[in-house]
Amino acid sequence: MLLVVAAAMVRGDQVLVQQRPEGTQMAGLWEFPGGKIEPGESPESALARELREELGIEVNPAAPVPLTFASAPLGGRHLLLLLYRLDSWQGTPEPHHANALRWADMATLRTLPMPPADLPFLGVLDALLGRQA
Ligand SMILES: Nc1nc2c([nH]c(=O)n2[C@H]2C[C@H](O)[C@@H](COP(=O)(O)OP(=O)(O)OP(=O)(O)O)O2)c(=O)[nH]1
Repeated sequence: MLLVVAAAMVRGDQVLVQQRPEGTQMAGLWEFPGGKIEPGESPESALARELREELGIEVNPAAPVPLTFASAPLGGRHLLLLLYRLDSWQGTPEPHHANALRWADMATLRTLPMPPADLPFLGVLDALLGRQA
């Protein structure tokens, strides 16, 4: 089982997505920042670690709020992807691992190619971001 944690970082009616770099599985697709939970880590501390590594921001492990999850086959394995909502962090996100970062509103998000496991997130995000506007 591939256990992955990711963040929907919310800013007004937008959410942050990053483009997976060349040479990785699903290169070029836009995903939520995050990564694999290491043995012994809580999902929240894994998320804080991944966001520090990938974006250079600091996250209080108490800040992420569970939003939804995806369960899908991925490359011969099974992916369980936990999506958290995040409203506060310290620092300005920079693309340390990604090709690019993008703050996307719902209309933009729907035009970006995303990993198949993320597609069911769009309805949840629509409801979430709609309430921010
Ligand atoms: N971070 C993230 N990963 C996603 C999303 N959707 C999706 O299918 N995935 C998949 C892609 C990868 O197979 C897996 C995440 O693993 P990764 O390789 O990016 O994570 P990592 O940073 O721990 O990677 P590494 O240490 O092995 O380099 O989850 C998403 O929205 N965000």
